[in-house]
Amino acid sequence: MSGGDQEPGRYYVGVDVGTGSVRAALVDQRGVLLAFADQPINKWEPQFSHHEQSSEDIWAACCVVTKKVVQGIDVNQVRGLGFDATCSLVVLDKQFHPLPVNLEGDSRRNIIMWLDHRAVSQVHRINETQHSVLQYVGGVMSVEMQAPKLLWLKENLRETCWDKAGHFFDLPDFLSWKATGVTARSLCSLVCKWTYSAEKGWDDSFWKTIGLEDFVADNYSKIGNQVLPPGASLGNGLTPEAAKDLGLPAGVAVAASLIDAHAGGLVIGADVRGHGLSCEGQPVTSRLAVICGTSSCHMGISRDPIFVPGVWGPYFSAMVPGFWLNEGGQSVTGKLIDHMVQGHAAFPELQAKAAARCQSVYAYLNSHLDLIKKAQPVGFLTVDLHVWPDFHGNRSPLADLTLKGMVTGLKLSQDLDDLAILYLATVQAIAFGTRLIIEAMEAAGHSVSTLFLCGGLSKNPLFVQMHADITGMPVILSQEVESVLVGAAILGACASGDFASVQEAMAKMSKVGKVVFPRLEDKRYYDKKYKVFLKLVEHQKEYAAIMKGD
Ligand SMILES: Nc1ncnc2c1ncn2[C@@H]1O[C@H](COP(=O)(O)OP(=O)(O)O)[C@@H](O)[C@H]1O
Ligand SMILES: O=C(CO)[C@H](O)[C@H](O)COP(=O)(O)O
Repeated sequence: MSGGDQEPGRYYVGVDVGTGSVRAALVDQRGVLLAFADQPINKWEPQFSHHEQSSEDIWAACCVVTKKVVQGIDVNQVRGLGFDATCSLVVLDKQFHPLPVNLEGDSRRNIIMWLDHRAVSQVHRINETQHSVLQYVGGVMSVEMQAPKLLWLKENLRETCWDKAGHFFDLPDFLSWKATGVTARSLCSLVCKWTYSAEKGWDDSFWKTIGLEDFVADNYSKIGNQVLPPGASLGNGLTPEAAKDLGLPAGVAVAASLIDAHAGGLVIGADVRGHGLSCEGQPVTSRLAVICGTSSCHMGISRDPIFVPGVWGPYFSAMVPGFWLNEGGQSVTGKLIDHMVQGHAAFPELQAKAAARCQSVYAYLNSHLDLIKKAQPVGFLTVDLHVWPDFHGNRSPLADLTLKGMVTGLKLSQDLDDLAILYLATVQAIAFGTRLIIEAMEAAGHSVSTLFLCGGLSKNPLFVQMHADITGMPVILSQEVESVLVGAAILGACASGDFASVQEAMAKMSKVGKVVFPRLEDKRYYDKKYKVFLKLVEHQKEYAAIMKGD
């Protein structure tokens, strides 16, 4: 059947593993979310910059949420299952048991998380090689990718981990293996995080040069020598064991997965007709998806490869088949906002007041800003308070993990007004970071006219409005708030055979919801603040140079 013909009672389950929680949704053929469940997951930070998780813990959470969303339906109507997840590194031994990625030898913690920055020395050495594969990650490999983390394991946990390891998975691929027993990797994870080329495969010389020749010797069996496009059906579908864990029938089609940002990125395929948007008459390449959770990822596609310094990619077919992808990013955005708000002296007062009104702290802060803004637009409250948001280094477009956060304009006050304005300045700084990434992408050949926002931060109206005002572009929100999950369900829908391609499923299942237009009358103000924003990083580099000198 083609997805054009809507058949009642055909469901797909999408599972999205974010940094802080696992979510699942039951989705129908029109992309309507019928049930949703979430569950927090454990994170460990045994040392500064070391971030670890447990694959068993994550799988258990996937099972809990999946069982919840299919409760009360005839599970035989579930036609496909799709996973997306953060691009964290999962390590298993030859019998597929977890291996410790830590000095304590705790094998429960067998995942080095994407935001882990332990492999700084390793990534410097990899970048010093100037190997040609680096052209396809914006010219500079990130410490958040898998090659430096693998090298760290070899150099630091030789006996307890490296020598015993049988399988290194990207988390999305671990989940599809756990569901099907098929170890094939998704093209998405291997291309974006592991230097695999959709056209040329693995590059032996890269692994030999960086000291991981072991992978070449065994024909890449530990990191993947069978590669499938996202959405392809894996093996015979759900194994009986996984089916029992998830509360679904054995044999349900399971898709080759996507990284979480890439599942969110499928929102750009929505049919935009009838919303008065400039992108209606333009190619899909004029749309930029920004997936905003713990981090933000900026996904832009093109027909031909575009090399953007400091922006990951170009990656062929890693998100939308047949298109090249560039991926800009900010390593901490939601995490930064939480950090600034929760670390402020007035946070306990904020919590108490928000709880009294049964509101989230962010809803309370947004209404508080509206109260104190007087006659001016809310954004003007930060005329003398500026933030540089790289508290965890800069992912794009400066690709400099040594950069730090900055705040200028602090006073002695520690009250709720002060907290609210600092929160606003932080949200604005994140939006200025997006503007900087878009400018870099446009300078290299992209032409962006419309933003599609999704992820947890897109539920914050202030965050959305600031992205519109500061970039000067309309921001589209999906009809389904949990649109990353619709992306995961699209994978399941493709694997089931109900849609012929990811493109067809995107067009049918991604839907435009609210459109937020920029307040163009505020442009002059934001242009001035952007000038200050750029000065901040220039000054930070000058300070570093002064301190390095004699
Ligand atoms: N309703 C909301 N209002 C404001 N911020 C929100 C809301 N929901 C989530 N967030 C923010 O979004 C971030 C988490 O987004 P999420 O997509 O769940 O992250 P992840 O996928 O990394 O687990 C957090 O920093 C949180 O503060
Ligand atoms: O690197 C990434 C995608 O390429 C993501 O930032 C990482 O996977 C974490 O995502 P999230 O902020 O949604 O938890």
